[in-house]
Parts: sequence; structure tokens; C-alpha cells
Amino acid sequence: MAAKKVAGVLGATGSVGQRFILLLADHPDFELRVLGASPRSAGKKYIDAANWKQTDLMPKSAENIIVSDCSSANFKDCDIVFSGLDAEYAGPIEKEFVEAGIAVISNAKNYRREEDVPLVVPIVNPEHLDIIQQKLDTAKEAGKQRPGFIICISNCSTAGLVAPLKPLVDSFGPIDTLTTTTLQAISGAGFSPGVSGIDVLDNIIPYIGGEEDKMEWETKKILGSVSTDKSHVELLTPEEIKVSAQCNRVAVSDGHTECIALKFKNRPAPSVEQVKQCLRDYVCDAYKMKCHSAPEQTIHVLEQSDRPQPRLDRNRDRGYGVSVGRIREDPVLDFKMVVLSHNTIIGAAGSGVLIAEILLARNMI
Ligand SMILES: NC(=O)C1=CN([C@@H]2O[C@H](COP(=O)(O)OP(=O)(O)OC[C@H]3O[C@@H](n4cnc5c(N)ncnc54)[C@H](OP(=O)(O)O)[C@@H]3O)[C@@H](O)[C@H]2O)C=CC1
Ligand SMILES: N[C@@H](CC(=O)OP(=O)(O)O)C(=O)O
Repeated sequence: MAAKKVAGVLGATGSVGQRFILLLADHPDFELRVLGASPRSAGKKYIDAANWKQTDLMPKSAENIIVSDCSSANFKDCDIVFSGLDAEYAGPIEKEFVEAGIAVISNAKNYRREEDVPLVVPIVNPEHLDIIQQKLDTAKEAGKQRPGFIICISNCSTAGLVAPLKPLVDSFGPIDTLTTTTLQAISGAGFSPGVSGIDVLDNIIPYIGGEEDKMEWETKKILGSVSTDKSHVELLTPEEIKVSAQCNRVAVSDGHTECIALKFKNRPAPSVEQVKQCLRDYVCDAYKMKCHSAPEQTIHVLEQSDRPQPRLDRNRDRGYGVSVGRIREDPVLDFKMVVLSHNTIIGAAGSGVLIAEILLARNMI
């Protein structure tokens, strides 16, 4: 058996960072060795630095790791570094890591819009990693050292949205119009400071700063295709797809729900049964590649009239699967449905781990 790859986590004390700790404990391919967080946490044992809020206990293996500050020198032995850094600080820190030759998979928004940075939801568009492969091949051919690189994970609500869209576009052609109204969990707002109880209890907050723009833009990159020279992603244009998002914060701990409606470009549109069958039949590439964390059932089509529900359905396929229910015809567009995805697993840390498993399967780390 091959030796495990050494992994580090930046932002290890936060909402996403804690999920990374859980997902990497006892992982067959990765050994978590280095944890980084702010100067407030650096120098402390992880158990003392992290305000642990997960329903699973903190893994013993993480408790006594001394939290480092986020300089690349502390992570130089890592084969892969996952970032759950606060976006206010992620930009320069992640840049320094890449310049130091480190492979970074980031949850932060800072580099998602860079032309040559793949924005990857691993159950949807792992082929966008070809951009990184191209960089690695070019350096190798030139006799240079393996360069550092960054891969971004999408916004958490966008990850849930694009999962059912991918097989639908593959089977029935492009989507003309897409609307989504989200009901987002409080873990999505992070822990520092996070959403306060008095704000969210018995309440719905109809605004999440920047979220609607991110959903509308990132969808066009994720559903776009890699350029012929593999240097960048060609985004779908506003003429190719119209996307409209409305985002709300609700008093749910984990799991983002989205009420979506869509219209295909091609006529006649498929039937409801064809849409359901297409979603049921979808097998993501990561599962075909036998990646450890890949969901066996990428999309769970639920037939009960009152599902999906966050508490009951967010952990399907260990949080790597996406649930879709209430698929029906829409009198304005073609179809409407309710999508549920685990925001810190397939929407964040889980996607990071699954991307790393794909990189490993492709010998890219
Ligand atoms: N939560 C979610 O569902 C999703 C989050 N994201 C993105 O992932 C990232 C992390 O989010 P989340 O976990 O929710 O955020 P949190 O606020 O919970 O965690 C932020 C992390 O950043 C660290 N940090 C803060 N300031 C600094 C600094 N100056 N230097 C180094 N580290 C610092 C914190 O360390 P310390 O504890 O020491 O302060 C903590 O580990 C964000 O960019 C977010 O937008 C993306 C998708 C989904
Ligand atoms: N804004 C998302 C989480 C998040 O931080 O997203 P992003 O990484 O795109 O800023 C939420 O509140 O649920």
C-alpha cells in the first residue's frame, strides 16, 4: 500500500476547518499533520484553540496538534493543503503558499474568478482540473520543479445547485433560464462571529451578502468548458444561460435547501419522469475512479411529497450526495424542484477532500 500523503489545513478552527478535521481523521489516503489558524490560535493545542461545534466528537488524533501560524514554511512537508480561511485573510496567505510550490485546495472566494484557476465541484466538473494538469506538464517538459497551484471549491449553495444541472444539461441540452431561492443553514456563516441566536431564532434573514452574485456567476464557470489549449475555462455567457438567485438564512444548523425552477432551450422539453430518471442514473466521475469519499448515489431523487428536509436528508452518502425532491412541471418555466446539499461537506470541506482524492488518482499530487 502506498504511503499516505501529508495534509495540512488552514483555518482549521473554523466551521469548514472543523469539518476538514473530521473528514481527514482516519482517511486512507491522507495523514493530517499540520493545522493553521489566526495568531489568536497559533501556539495552542488544537483542543484548546478550537471552539468545537460539531455533533461528532473531536478526533483524538487532532487534539494535541499545536496550531501553527499560516506561513508556508510550517506546511513545507505537506503534499496538499486545504484552506478554510476567512476570506478576509485568505488572499495573501494562499498566494504565498502557491509561490512556495504548495498545492492548495481552497474554500475561500478570493481566487474563484481567476481565469486559470479551476472552480471545481468534484461531483460535477472534475475535468476542469485539466488546467492544473496542463500547468504541471508544461513545468515538467521545461525541466522545472513541480509548481504550486490553487484549486477553488465553489460557494456552498452553488455546489448544491449545479449538481442536478450537470446531468440534465448532458442529457437534454442547455438550460435557458434558471431561478433559485435558497434557505441556508447557519453553519454557512462561519463561527467568527457567526449568526447570533437572537437574529436567527424564530426568524428568516432575507439577505446573505454577496451570495446571490456568487451563485449567478459561479454557475456559469462550473457549467462552462475548458478551453482547447487547457489554459482557462470558457464561461457560459448571459445569452447562453440566465441565472437568478435569492438567498435567505434560516435557523437550520447544517444543510442548504434551494427551491429551483428551470427552462431548457430545446423543445420539446423532457417529461418529469425523464428528468427523474436522468438524475437517478447520474454517476459522478469520482465514483467511477473509485475515490474513497465519492458518493455511490450522486443524486438521490426523493418521491415523498415533504422531502428533502435538512435534518433528515443532509447526510445521504455521508454528506457527499445531493437530494432532489418535489420534481414537477412548472407553469412558468419547464420544471421546479427542491434541492438539498450539506453545505460544509459537498459544499465545502468534503468537496476539498474529494478533489484531493481525484488529484491523487490522476497522479497530480
Ligand atoms: N461555512 C460554509 O458552509 C462555507 C464556507 N466557505 C468559505 O470557507 C472559508 C471558511 O469559512 P468558515 O469556516 O465558515 O469561517 P470561520 O469564521 O468559521 O473560520 C475562519 C477561520 O479562519 C481563521 N482566521 C481568521 N483570521 C485569520 C488570520 N488573520 N490569519 C489566519 N487565519 C485566520 C480562523 O482562525 P481563528 O479561530 O484562530 O480565528 C478560522 O480558523 C471562508 O472563506 C468561507 O467563505 C465556503 C463554502 C461554505
Ligand atoms: N456564504 C455562504 C458560505 C460562504 O462562506 O460562501 P463563500 O465561500 O462563497 O463566501 C453561506 O453563508 O452559507
